[in-house]
Amino acid sequence: MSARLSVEDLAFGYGERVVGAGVGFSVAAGEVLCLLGPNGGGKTTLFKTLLGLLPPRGGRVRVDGEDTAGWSPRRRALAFGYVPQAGAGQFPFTVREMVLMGRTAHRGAFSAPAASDHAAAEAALERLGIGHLAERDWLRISGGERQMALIARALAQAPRVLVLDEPTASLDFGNQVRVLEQVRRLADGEGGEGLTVVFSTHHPEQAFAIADRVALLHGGRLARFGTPEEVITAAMMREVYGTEVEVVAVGADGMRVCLPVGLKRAVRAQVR
Ligand SMILES: Nc1ncnc2c1ncn2[C@@H]1O[C@H](COP(=O)(O)OP(=O)(O)OP(=O)(O)O)[C@@H](O)[C@H]1O
Repeated sequence: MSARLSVEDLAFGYGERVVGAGVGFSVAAGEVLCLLGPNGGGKTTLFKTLLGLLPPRGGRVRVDGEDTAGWSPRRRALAFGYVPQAGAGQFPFTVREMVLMGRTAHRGAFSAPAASDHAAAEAALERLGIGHLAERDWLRISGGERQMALIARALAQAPRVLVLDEPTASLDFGNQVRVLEQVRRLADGEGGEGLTVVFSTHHPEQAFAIADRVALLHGGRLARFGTPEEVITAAMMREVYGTEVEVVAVGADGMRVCLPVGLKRAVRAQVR
């Protein structure tokens, strides 16, 4: 069951420190929103505020029109799946146990997992193609394998809105493509109802590849919101990142990519 996520005039930050304000957007069920913006721009802080891990400093977060302000942690866990930025964490569990933890909100922390919880965990492991890692120790797998397992955990949770913070950051090229395909499929639904997906990345190509909408967070403001083609332009990349790029359409389906202008020449000149 997916949901519309709406953010209204949201202000967010830590203690006295305001990171962003006046942020508003809406994502429909079955859509993918890509959050772009420079390092330290506030993407993770915005995500934590959406999820209720940080209290909003102003404004509202709504799921299907309902203000989430008074929601219990369990209610939030049933609505939102979260894949945080990859970190090892100190969990002495197997990958299967970690994925099964995604089911906690469905059964309560102190009751044993039911057959349906085990089935959801197995299905998520298979869907991400990591069934072979199920018995491996969480502390002894690679960063990329851990990232895939965190996505499986969020899937096992069966959320309505899935929030992924730089989900491809530590992945090799093949796994990046597989994760992006998977994220798009989750939004499309494939037989079932599609999820509402929000993800952040530093790679504009990923927005062109799978996003319906792009939100650009810059200087604590929502600087742009629109389709990838509307938001990701040479002028925007110059203004926000201070880089000259050419936005070109490539391949049979004309997907756009950002090519840095004169990068090879500049690097050669530096090396000399
Ligand atoms: N726990 C914290 N307490 C206080 N300030 C913080 C905390 N975590 C991050 N910040 C600050 O908040 C601002 C936004 O950080 P945030 O992690 O949200 O940015 P980001 O866009 O996710 O960055 P990146 O792309 O580098 O991951 C930064 O200036 C950062 O230094």
